[in-house]
Parts: sequence; structure tokens; C-alpha cells
Amino acid sequence: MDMLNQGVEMIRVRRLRKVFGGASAAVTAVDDLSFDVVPGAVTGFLGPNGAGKTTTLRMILGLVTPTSGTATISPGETGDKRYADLPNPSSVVGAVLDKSAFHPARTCRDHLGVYARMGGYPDSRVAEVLDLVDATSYAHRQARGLSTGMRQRLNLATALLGDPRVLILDEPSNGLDPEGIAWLRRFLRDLAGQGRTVLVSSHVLSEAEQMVDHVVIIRRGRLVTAGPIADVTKDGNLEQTYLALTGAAA
Ligand SMILES: Nc1ncnc2c1ncn2[C@@H]1O[C@H](COP(=O)(O)OP(=O)(O)OP(=O)(O)O)[C@@H](O)[C@H]1O
Repeated sequence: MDMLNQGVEMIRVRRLRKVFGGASAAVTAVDDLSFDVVPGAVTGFLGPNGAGKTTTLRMILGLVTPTSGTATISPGETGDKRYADLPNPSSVVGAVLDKSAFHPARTCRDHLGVYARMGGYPDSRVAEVLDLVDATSYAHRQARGLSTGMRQRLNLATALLGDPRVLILDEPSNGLDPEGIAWLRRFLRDLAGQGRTVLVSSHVLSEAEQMVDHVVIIRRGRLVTAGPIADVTKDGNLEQTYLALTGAAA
């Protein structure tokens, strides 16, 4: 869409920590976590249920305030910024979190129209993003009647309205059938192939393995390992590597 956002967009997480609750019932959801997410690759943010993935993504997106540490995005030449300090965040970062709300009676096209207006994007962008996610054929349908896969595509379309160079997706393969997962894999690869920074969380390591180029694996809020998947999984598959690194098989 516009060329202003071209640049090297990194996500940088540094010594990030989040403790929920008071002293008597404190839960450390994220604990001294540091990692980078680089452009031009799909990075899997992986770990078991409750590992702290959603909390970390919400901190990157300014929806949860860190107890300490920082999560920043560098939108090209202007240097690191917290999400909340980005001038027009939806043109830099597109996000799909687990629970996205649709007005049940609104059609896909109308839903996108509302979000396009909110972001200040032209109405013509609606048809473009519908096309990008192969959703034009059901654009006239109401959100209440959509399948899980269709909803997921509508979420992706919404996140892409501002043509962001950074995509953050929380468990995008949840509930998808094998065809949907294959579609998602191709789609994420295309986005990364365009030089975008793509961070996608999953608790299903075997599924993520097919989908990602880099991994950041966490457990109990802490980093287990990070790097290109070929380096991380030298001696086997991702699941075996995870079990070996954490001793979680025992
Ligand atoms: N608002 C909150 N208040 C208290 N505890 C919370 C809150 N949000 C998350 N937690 C706790 O923080 C920990 C990490 O949760 P989080 O949802 O970030 O994990 P996750 O890796 O995304 O898990 P899943 O794969 O199940 O979605 C869990 O112990 C969770 O119960």
C-alpha cells in the first residue's frame, strides 16, 4: 500500500517480567524473558499451556503493563518504540489475539469497513484484504454463520487493513482443519517472503514445526531456547528437542 513503512522491523523483548496478583497470591506469568523477532521469517512463539505466551504478546501490544523490562518494535528508521508510542500503530503492527469480537449480524465486508474507517484506511482496502485472505466469496455473509476457518481469515484480513510490516498472531491454527492449517502455512510464508516480521504463538509443537522458520520456546515464563529451527532441532524434531531441553518427558 504505502512505502513509508518499508524498513527493518524488529520486535525486541528485554528482561520482560509480569507478576499478576498481590503478594499473597502472586503468579509470575513471564520471568526475565528476552528475545528478538526478525523480519523476513515466520517465528513460532512456542510453549505449553500457561507458559506465558499470551501475556507476552499482550505486553508487546501494550494491552498488559509489564512489571519490569521492555517490549519494543522498531518501525524502520525511527528506532525502538513501545506499541503505545507508535504514531499509527495499526499501520505498523497487525495483531490477531485469541478472542476477537465480531458483531454477529454484521457481514464480513461491513465488519472490515468499520475497522477500515477506524484506522483511517480507504474503503477500497476492504476488497483488497478480502482478496488477500481468499474470503471474497463469503464477504456478504454475517459473522454469526462463519466457520472457525472463515473467522480466522476475517481476523487476518482485519489485521492486514493497514498493510502492517509486523504481524502478531496468537494461536492462529487453533480449531483449523488440515486444509485450513495448510492454507495458513502458505499465507504466513508469503507474508514473511515479502520481508514482513511474523510472530505466531502455538502450544502444539508438532504443528508449528511445519509452519515456522525460527522459534522462541518458553516454559513457565522463561526462555528455553531460541533460534532458526534447523539449529534448535539439530538432533530430532521440535517436540523431542523440547522434551530433551526441559526434561519434561520424565
Ligand atoms: N489476568 C491474569 N491474572 C492472573 N493470572 C493470569 C492472568 N493472565 C494470565 N495469568 C496467568 O499467567 C500464566 C500465563 O498465562 P498465559 O495465558 O500467558 O499463558 P499461555 O502460554 O498463553 O497459555 P495457553 O497456551 O494456555 O494460552 C498462567 O498461569 C495464567 O493463569
